[in-house]
Amino acid sequence: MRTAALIVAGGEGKRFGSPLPKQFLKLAGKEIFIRSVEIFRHSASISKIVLVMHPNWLEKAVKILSDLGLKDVEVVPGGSNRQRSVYNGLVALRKYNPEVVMIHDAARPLFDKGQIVEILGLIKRGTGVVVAEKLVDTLYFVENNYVIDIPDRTKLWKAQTPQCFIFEEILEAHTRAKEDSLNNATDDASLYMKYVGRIKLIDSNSPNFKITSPSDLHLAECYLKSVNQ
Ligand SMILES: Nc1ccn([C@@H]2O[C@H](COP(=O)(O)OP(=O)(O)OP(=O)(O)O)[C@@H](O)[C@H]2O)c(=O)n1
Ligand SMILES: C[C@](O)(CO)[C@H](O)COP(=O)(O)O
Repeated sequence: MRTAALIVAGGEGKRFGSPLPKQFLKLAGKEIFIRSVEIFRHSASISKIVLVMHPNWLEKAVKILSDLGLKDVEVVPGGSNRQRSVYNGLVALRKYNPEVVMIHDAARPLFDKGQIVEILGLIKRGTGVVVAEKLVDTLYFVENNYVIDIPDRTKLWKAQTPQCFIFEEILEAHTRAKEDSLNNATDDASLYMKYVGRIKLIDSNSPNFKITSPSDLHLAECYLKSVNQ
């Protein structure tokens, strides 16, 4: 199946607290967003990559990609939140007519590209595939710092990315959400479930945490050192 990667890097990294958005910070010598691009660039299953970048740093990203010989990665401006950035990327991808799209946070540079083939084997109309992680902690529902309920954690996973779909289906979901003024979805699976179909999870088989704070970057550095990357 003709498959595209849509990598979202349109945020400002406010929680990280760096003057430069976190996706430009180096992880073991390479920008975080470059590492995420290269996951898909080095996969024979991916025929096109679109990178959605914060408008203020779009030119900087294009220069970095060009200097690395990654000129075939199309860079488009992001929106005011992740959902809008994904929509911008989907619209840009339409001209390439992909059958499948893998939507990935640039802030998750540790994803194991070896799972791409596994994911594509599960994709079908009416079923999206999301990489996630089983919970190992107990979770609390909280109000005013008091625990009001404790859900059964065997039924809870932590959503990650890539989130993968039949391209026309996820474009329909995002388009209908925009028409319904539903603009605050924190992931793509939620829109897909609302408008299209169901989501199958696969367990991430390597650390695939999102780099959100400085300690996450330190953890990622330690992990890559431990596996000599
Ligand atoms: N308007 C936005 C906001 C986020 N993202 C992307 O969505 C991914 C997950 O978002 P998050 O980790 O929250 O990144 P930021 O929004 O940059 O972080 P913060 O909320 O701390 O500002 C990141 O790769 C981020 O670049 C995006 O493409 N467009
Ligand atoms: C898409 C996501 O990474 C799944 O866990 C997460 O929802 C992104 O949230 P963020 O606040 O945009 O980082």
